Amino acid sequence: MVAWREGDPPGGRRFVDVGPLDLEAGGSLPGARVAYETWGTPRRGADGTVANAVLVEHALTGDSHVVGPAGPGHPSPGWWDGVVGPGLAVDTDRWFVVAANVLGGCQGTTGPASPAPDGRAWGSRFPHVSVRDQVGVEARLADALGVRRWSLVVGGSMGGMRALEWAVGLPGRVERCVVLASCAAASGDQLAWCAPQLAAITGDPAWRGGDYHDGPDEGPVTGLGVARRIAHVTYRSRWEMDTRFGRDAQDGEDPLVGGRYAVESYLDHQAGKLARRFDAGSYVLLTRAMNGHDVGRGRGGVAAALGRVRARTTVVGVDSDRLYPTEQQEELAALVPGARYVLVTSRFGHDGFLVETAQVARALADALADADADDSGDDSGDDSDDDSAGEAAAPCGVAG
Ligand SMILES: CC(=O)SCCNC(=O)CCNC(=O)[C@H](O)C(C)(C)COP(=O)(O)OP(=O)(O)OC[C@H]1O[C@@H](n2cnc3c(N)ncnc32)[C@H](O)[C@@H]1OP(=O)(O)O
Ligand SMILES: N[C@@H](CCO)C(=O)O
Repeated sequence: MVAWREGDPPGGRRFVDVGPLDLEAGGSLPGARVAYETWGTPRRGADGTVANAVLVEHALTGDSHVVGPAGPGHPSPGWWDGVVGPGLAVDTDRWFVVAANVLGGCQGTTGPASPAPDGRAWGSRFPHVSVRDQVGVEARLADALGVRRWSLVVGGSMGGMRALEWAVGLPGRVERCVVLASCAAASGDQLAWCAPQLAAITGDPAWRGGDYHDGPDEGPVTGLGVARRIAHVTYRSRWEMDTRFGRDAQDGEDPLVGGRYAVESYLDHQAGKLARRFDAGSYVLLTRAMNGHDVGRGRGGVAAALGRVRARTTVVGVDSDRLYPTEQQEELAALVPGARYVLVTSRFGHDGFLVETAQVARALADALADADADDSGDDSGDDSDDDSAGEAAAPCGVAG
C-alpha cells in the first residue's frame, strides 16, 4: 500500500486511515485518520522499501507544516524552514521528509474534536493515548508509505519524546535519532507545571467535562489562554522576560491604574493566538500523554530501555531551558549507547530548539554527515527486539 504517489505536490496535506487501535492504557479506537505532509522524493532500495526517509516529529502545539509557505490550511510558514528544505541541513533534494500530525491533536489527525462513529465529536469519550500509542500510529503510517526503516527520526520537546520512543520501542526501524530539548521521562517539575494548565482548562465552565465541541459557544478558550500563558513563560527564559520586557508598561497603558505591563500584553497575545488555532481538548489530551511519558515503563526502567537503542543518536540540549533542563539531555546522552551530546547556546530557553535554527541545523547536518546518498536500500535493520516485532501492522486505507 503506497500513500505517496509520484507527482504528489510537496507539502500538501494527505491522509491515511489506520485502525482499529488498542491503546496502552486499555482503551481503544475503532480507527484513526493520520494527516501528514512530505517533501522530497522517496527512493526505493533493493527490497522495495523507501531508503531515504526522514521523520520529523512536531512539539505540543506544532503540526506537520515543517516547511513551506503559509497558505490554505496553514496560517503560518513552516516551523523549521531554516532547517529542512532544498540544500539545507535536512536536504529535501536528498531526503524524503515526512511529518505527521500527532494522534490526539487537532491538525487533521484524529483527536477529541474529530467526529466519533455516531457523528458527534469524541470529546470526553476520546480515550487516553500515550506517546507509545502515538508512535504506534506513526509506524502504521510508515508501513503505508513503504518506509521500513527511517534514516533519521528527529523531534524536539514532545516531538523528542516520540523520536525517543521510536528508537527505544522500534530499534530496528530507526537508523539515526536526534532528540532535542526532551527527556527520558517527564519529571516532577514538568508534571507540576502542567497541573495549573490542566486545571485552568478543565476549570473553565465552558469545558463542560470535555464535551463542548458540538455546543453553541467557542469552548474553554479562557482556560486554554491561561494554560498557554503559564506554558509560554516556561518555554522562554528569565533573561528574556527581564531584558525584552522588564518593567515596561504596554504602549498606551499604565499598570498603576489598571493597565498592563508589556510582558502581560505579550502573554495575552500568545494566549489569544493559541486559543484561535488549537483545540483545548487536544491540549489536555496531549499534556496528559506527555505527563505519562516514561521510556522505562514496563521495560525495566529508563537505563535498561535506553540501552536498547541502536540508532546513531544525537541528544541536543538548550543551555537556558528551564523546563527541560540540560541534566535531562545529559542523562539521555549518558544512557543511550554511543550517543553524542550537543549543547545549543540560546537566551530564549526551551523554545531555543525552534528559534536557534542555525545551531539546530548544524547538529542535524552533523548527525546526517555519515549518510551516503547512494546507499540505497540499507536493509541491515534487524527488528527482532522491536516492541512490535512479529506483529503485522493493521491494514491501512489511503484516503484523499
Ligand atoms: C504560530 C505557529 O508557529 S503555528 C505552526 C506551528 N507552531 C508551532 O510549531 C508551535 C511552535 N512555535 C512557537 O511556539 C512559536 O511560534 C515560536 C517559538 C516559534 C515563536 O517564537 P518567536 O518568533 O521568538 O516569537 P515571539 O516570542 O517573539 O513572539 C512574537 C509575537 O509576540 C508579539 N508581541 C511582542 N511583544 C508584544 C507585546 N508587548 N504585546 C503584544 N504582543 C507582543 C509580536 O507582535 C509577535 O506577534 P505575531 O507572532 O502575531 O507576529
Ligand atoms: N513552543 C512550543 C514549545 C513546546 O515544546 C510549542 O508550542 O509547541
